[in-house]
Amino acid sequence: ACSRKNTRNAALHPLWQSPLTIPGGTRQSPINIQWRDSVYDPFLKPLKISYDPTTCLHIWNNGYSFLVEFDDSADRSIIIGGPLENQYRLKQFHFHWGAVNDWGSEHTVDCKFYPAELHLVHWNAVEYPSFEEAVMEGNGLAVIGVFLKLGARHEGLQTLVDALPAVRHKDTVIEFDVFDPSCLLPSCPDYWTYAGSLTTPPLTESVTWIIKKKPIEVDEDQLEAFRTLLFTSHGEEERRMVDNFRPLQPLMDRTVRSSFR
Ligand SMILES: N/C(=N\S(N)(=O)=O)N1CCCC1
Ligand SMILES: [Zn+2]
Repeated sequence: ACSRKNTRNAALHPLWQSPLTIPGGTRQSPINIQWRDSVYDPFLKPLKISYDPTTCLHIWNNGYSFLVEFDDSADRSIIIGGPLENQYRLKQFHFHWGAVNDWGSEHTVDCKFYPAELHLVHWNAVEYPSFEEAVMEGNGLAVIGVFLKLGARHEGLQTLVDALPAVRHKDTVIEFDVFDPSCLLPSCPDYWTYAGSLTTPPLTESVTWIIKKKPIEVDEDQLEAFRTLLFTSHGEEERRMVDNFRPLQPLMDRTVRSSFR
């Protein structure tokens, strides 16, 4: 397990203050990915991603992150291959980040935290009639995780950052009509994959996680922009939206596979 010295001591947001353990949970997320314990699987296929930028609908602040939602009424923005048996439809993407650059990601690699982590949430529309039903099934969801590290300004992210002041408060939303989330993916195809869960309620064990090995770079101003968002609604006492991540969960009887040697 990751030693206490580099675990973050952030005061937990109400969402995470409760024990937040699933009784009998055996595949909870996030986890620490111990690089040397991951097992190369030569049968893992390359992940194929094809997003249609015009399926982008809006950005909204749901009181725990900001999310960009997509029209998932047809197979227009999908992923296929990798560890997946079916194709999965993009529903939304969102981020998790810290109050400071020393932490913020949900997953860690060899106990290293990144300042933020992007999650692209997809659902198995081949086998299930709706996202809500897929959330309850072991192979219902596929989430691509991308680490964000401090570095050069990310031009693609900047269009999102420019929209954040309009969704500063919980339950505010703005139209966001063309955005291609593949600009937020690293060019390196390498990933780890494991069977896990949602990291916020309902915490259901329905996620095939695909964690990209390489981070993308964003600059300090862009991370600071995330930290200007609020957990709170208009009129409430302001609480800055930071440290919106779940603590690491036990690996239990799971193996993390890698798509690379
Ligand atoms: N927790 C979640 N995604 S995550 N953080 O596990 O990727 N979600 C809650 C409902 C829709 C997505
Ligand atoms: Zn997430």
